[in-house]
Parts: sequence; structure tokens; C-alpha cells
Amino acid sequence: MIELPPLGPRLVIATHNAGKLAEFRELLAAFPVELVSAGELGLAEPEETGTTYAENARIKAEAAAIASGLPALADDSGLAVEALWGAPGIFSARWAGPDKDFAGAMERVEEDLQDRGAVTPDQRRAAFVAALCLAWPSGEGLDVEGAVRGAIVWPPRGQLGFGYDPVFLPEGHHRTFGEMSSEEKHGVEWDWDGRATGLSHRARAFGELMAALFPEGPPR
Ligand SMILES: O=P(O)(O)OP(=O)(O)OP(=O)(O)OC[C@H]1O[C@@H](n2cnc3c(O)ncnc32)[C@H](O)[C@@H]1O
Ligand SMILES: [Mg+2]
Repeated sequence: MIELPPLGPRLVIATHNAGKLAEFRELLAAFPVELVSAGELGLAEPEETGTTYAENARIKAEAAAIASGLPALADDSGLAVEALWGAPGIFSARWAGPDKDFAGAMERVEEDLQDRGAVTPDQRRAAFVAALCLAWPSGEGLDVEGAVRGAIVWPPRGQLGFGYDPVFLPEGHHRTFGEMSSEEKHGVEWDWDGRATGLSHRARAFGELMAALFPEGPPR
């Protein structure tokens, strides 16, 4: 059993991405913690100098925990396309550029797939990956990861979600993340083991985090 400091009463969501923040607000809705975002606290965005999702999540969570004196939860995530050797991967946000042009970033993914002659769903396999880090000002931290497999579709489908959601079709589903309600994309359910489960990479990583924090099941 790991002994960890408490999660609340206030928890910083260490992201400047409004889409992620909305998902974390929903994922954490049942928990007795007050959520504040890095943006609301006016925290600077640290440079993501890591070479893995986990390293970048740790950089963001520790920076926010130290700056705020509160526990902080960060997410580093991305879309890994198999035929593109895992690109855009940890560079998923950077492919959209400073103007956050995700229509352009999705086009770049499609052009690169076309260049490789990837046309069948099998040749267009991809995964969304999320690493979460929960860091406390004391220096303690907890790292987890989640992923969901799927395929890239073209043209983009749906207006929901954010980022690359409209081109990602999760395995076993017929609608893209851009066509799914938030409950369907990242809603978490508790299974009979008291373990959180979900569809999206973020929901799955969150389930791992909850299992690590609350091995006896969700707090009531
Ligand atoms: O670093 P923070 O402030 O959290 O915000 P960010 O947008 O820069 O986030 P990342 O550095 O983790 O970059 C991940 C990018 O991958 C994309 N991405 C991650 N999760 C996604 C999801 O659930 N749906 C669609 N796109 C996603 C999205 O475009 C993100 O900008
Ligand atoms: Mg970022």
C-alpha cells in the first residue's frame, strides 16, 4: 500500500486546454474536491521538454503543484498513428501550431497517410494515449497511462469534443469521438470491483489513477 497525501480539498487541473478541463470536470464530478484550473490561477505554461507523455505530464503537474502549493493533476496526451511511426504523438498539440489549427493538423495526418498509400482501416490504425500525473507540493507523485485503439477516418466527422476527435474512430464503434456525447467518449462507470472503466484514453488513465488512489473502491 502506498501512503499518499489527500487529493483535496482543492485540486489544480494543470492544463490550458479547455477541452481537457471540461472532461476532467466531468470525470471528477462525483469527488468532494474543489477544482481550479491552471488558467484560473494564472499559472505559466511550462515548456514540454520531455521525450515521453509521462515525462511531460510530470513536468506540468510538478510545476503547477509547486507554484500553487496544492495537489495538481496534469495530462499529456496525443494521437499515435501506426503508419506514421507513432506521429504526431507527443507533438500532437505542436502539429496544430500556435493558432491551434486542428483542421490543418488533421489534414496533415491525412496527407501523410495518403503519401504512404494507407487506405484500409487496418493500414490507418491509430491510438489515443494519455499519461496523467498527480503531483503534490511535497514532491510525491503518481503516474498512470491509458490508451484506446482505433483508426483514422477521412473526412472528419462530427463537431463534438476537441482536437483530433473528428478523425478518430474507436475500435468496435461506428461513430468518431467527434460524433459522441461526452458520456460516451469519456464517461466513467464503476464496475463491480469498484474499478473505474471508460472508453477514451483519458477515462482509462483516470480509472487507473482512481484504482491507485482508492484501492478499496471509490470514496462515498
Ligand atoms: O498541455 P496542456 O495545457 O494540457 O494542453 P495541450 O492541448 O497542449 O495538451 P498536450 O500538450 O497534452 O497535447 C495533446 C494534444 O493532443 C490532442 N488530444 C489529446 N487528447 C485528445 C482527445 O481526447 N481528443 C482529441 N484530441 C486530443 C489535442 O489536440 C491536444 O492538444
Ligand atoms: Mg501542451
